[in-house]
Amino acid sequence: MTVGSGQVYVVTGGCGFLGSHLVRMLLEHEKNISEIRVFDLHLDESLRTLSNDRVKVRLISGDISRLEDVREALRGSHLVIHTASLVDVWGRVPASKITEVNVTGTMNVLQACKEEEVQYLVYTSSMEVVGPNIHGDHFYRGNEDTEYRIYHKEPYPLSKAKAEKLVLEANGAKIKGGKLLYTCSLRPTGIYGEGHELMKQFHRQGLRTGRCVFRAIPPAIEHGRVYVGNVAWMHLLAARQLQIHPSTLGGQVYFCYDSSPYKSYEDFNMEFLSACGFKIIGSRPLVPYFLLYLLALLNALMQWVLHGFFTYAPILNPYTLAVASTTFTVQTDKAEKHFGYQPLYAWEEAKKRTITWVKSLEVSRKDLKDVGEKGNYCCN
Ligand SMILES: NC(=O)c1ccc[n+]([C@@H]2O[C@H](COP(=O)([O-])OP(=O)(O)OC[C@H]3O[C@@H](n4cnc5c(N)ncnc54)[C@H](O)[C@@H]3O)[C@@H](O)[C@H]2O)c1
Ligand SMILES: CC(C)[C@@H](O)CC[C@@H](C)[C@H]1CC[C@H]2[C@@H]3[C@H](O)C=C4C[C@@H](O)CC[C@]4(C)[C@H]3CC[C@]12C
Repeated sequence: MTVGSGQVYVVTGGCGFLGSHLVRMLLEHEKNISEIRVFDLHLDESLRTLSNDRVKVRLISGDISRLEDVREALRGSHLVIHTASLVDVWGRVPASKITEVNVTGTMNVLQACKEEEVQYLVYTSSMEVVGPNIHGDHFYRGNEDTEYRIYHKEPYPLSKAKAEKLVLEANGAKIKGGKLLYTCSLRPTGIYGEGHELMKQFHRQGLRTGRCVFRAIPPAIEHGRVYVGNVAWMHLLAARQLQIHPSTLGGQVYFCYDSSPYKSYEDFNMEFLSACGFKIIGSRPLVPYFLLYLLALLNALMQWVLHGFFTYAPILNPYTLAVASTTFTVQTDKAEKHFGYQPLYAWEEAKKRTITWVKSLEVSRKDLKDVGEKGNYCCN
């Protein structure tokens, strides 16, 4: 549907880390829209103030796992960018809830597209649809066609793989009014940037250890990372080109990455944390892998024992250790060839923006005094 001179886009999960950057990206760079519907379970009222005289930002509170909520949000819209998801690999949320939101929620979006005559859907998938698997099979500079032993048993990657499959299978389906539905799926690697919750956790954790990060993963293990602004930009381009060349993009998957350096997860985080005086201790892991694995197992046992009394969900568990310990990097030009994707932000700009944000955590942390910080550095 076109409102006035522009189209109506729906961004599910639009108040999230990626979603909020996507809303801002659409406002700044997409001239064909007149309304952005931000559909989310947890609304961020600050997004409402982003409306301008050309584009209205409309916040819609709803649950993706309720079909009626989704249908109402999509009614009269032109295109959906579906980013809403429970992103949990720590056992914070029951597996059934992850499935309900990530799989049933996606089924609802597809159903609502068909019933509300929405022809275009861009799905935010994940590298985890492919891997890394828990067998330690490295995926080195792989692309969308690289053979890989895909093995999922964790709820989150399993749910993303199931959801992506549903999205791709729906491409070309007839929708109400006799039109066809066109879908595509974007697979970002580990997203970083302003507002990344996990980075906040690493920052908090580092303050408690005197701004020291104790190396746990061999530096040679490379993990692909991508700046949130480039992920948002790729979604905008895919949404635009899916409408113009549906037969090219329809039913396709695209890895989403940029020129961020290939590094170990810890070394990459230090690109930003070191700007706040953090130091990584050890040129190689300080403890042998088997001890780390025992600690991860202990965390998993503690989570099981405390289940029902307290949600114990530390960063380190057998799954996150396996993922962190397995190289997963992508190198592909499929998105460039199909819809002209080039990162909008170069690495230096992405780094600068992220460092500025991480530094703001220092200023805004009200409990800085609680960790006895006041300039105490373990490694002066
Ligand atoms: N963060 C990463 O490193 C990363 C990497 C690859 C892919 N992704 C994918 O990107 C998307 C966004 O991830 P993110 O990191 O911004 O996560 P996020 O948790 O910040 O955002 C997810 C949003 O979805 C909303 N949501 C959750 N359950 C909902 C429900 N039942 N109904 C409506 N809204 C609901 C949340 O409120 C949140 O605003 C997800 O689909 C995720 O799988 C993330
Ligand atoms: C405690 C150390 C061993 C530390 O290095 C662990 C890091 C670990 C928590 C992260 C390493 C790789 C991350 C995942 C990866 O970036 C991709 C993901 C896909 C995305 O869709 C959701 C997030 C994630 C699963 C991400 C989660 C944190 C890591 C496992």
